Amino acid sequence: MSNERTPRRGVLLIVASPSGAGKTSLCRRLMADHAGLELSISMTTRPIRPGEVADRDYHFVSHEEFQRLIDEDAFLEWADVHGNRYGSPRAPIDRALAEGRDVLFDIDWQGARDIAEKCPDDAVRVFILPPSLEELRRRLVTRSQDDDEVIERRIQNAKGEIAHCDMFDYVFVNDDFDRSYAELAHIYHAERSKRRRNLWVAHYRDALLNEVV
Ligand SMILES: Nc1nc2c(ncn2[C@@H]2O[C@H](COP(=O)(O)OP(=O)(O)O)[C@@H](O)[C@H]2O)c(=O)[nH]1
Ligand SMILES: Nc1ncnc2c1ncn2[C@@H]1O[C@H](COP(=O)(O)OP(=O)(O)O)[C@@H](O)[C@H]1O
Repeated sequence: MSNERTPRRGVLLIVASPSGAGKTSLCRRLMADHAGLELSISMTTRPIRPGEVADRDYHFVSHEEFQRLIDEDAFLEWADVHGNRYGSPRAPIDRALAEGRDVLFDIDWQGARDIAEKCPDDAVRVFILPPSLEELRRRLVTRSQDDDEVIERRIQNAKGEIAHCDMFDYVFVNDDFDRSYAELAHIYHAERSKRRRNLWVAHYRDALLNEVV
């Protein structure tokens, strides 16, 4: 018997949350623990922030360039978020799916909705809630990335994001980090195991049925 576990269809794992709930920390750990998982690097028109690295955190482009890419249909989805445009480039995602690899997305609820509509068999939507808005504020203050005004804006924006959590497949509260990470990893592993993603099963089954014993 061959131990071959390909071909398979990759997972498009979409993780969304209000800013400060912990999605970047959880996604970084998931990436670190799963070499085969690829991060979708978004394009954005917003300016680069101190500490960010171009083409690692985002591809930073002008409004004209972003519009040109929309016209060329180069995005699987794109959205206006807080006055800037963000989009998921289509080509790396198509390539990953064709090769049976999984892709992780850190995008907002609009992107989650659009990818689930376009790729219903591949998309898995996970939403991370903060324990409370007070704790969200504490985390944003501790992260020390934003001034007070930006933090207050993020907290107000959080409500708009949280209001959409019903459309997600999985929702959990990021209270204890290790427990939340285990939950995210379990979701990812279970989704990977779904039979419809594992196209090799049919061949494997036939090989077992034809095995002479
Ligand atoms: N729809 C969509 N949303 C995105 C994309 N990339 C990032 N976002 C979301 O845009 C929002 C703002 O991101 P960012 O400017 O990095 O700020 P922060 O994550 O709030 O610190 C977040 O909710 C991201 O998840 C994308 O390609 N598509
Ligand atoms: N479960 C948790 N408990 C306490 N602090 C957390 C937890 N998860 C994340 N954090 C911290 O909260 C801050 C915001 O997390 P981050 O991953 O940047 O959030 P997001 O990507 O959703 O904006 C960071 O300083 C991070 O270390």
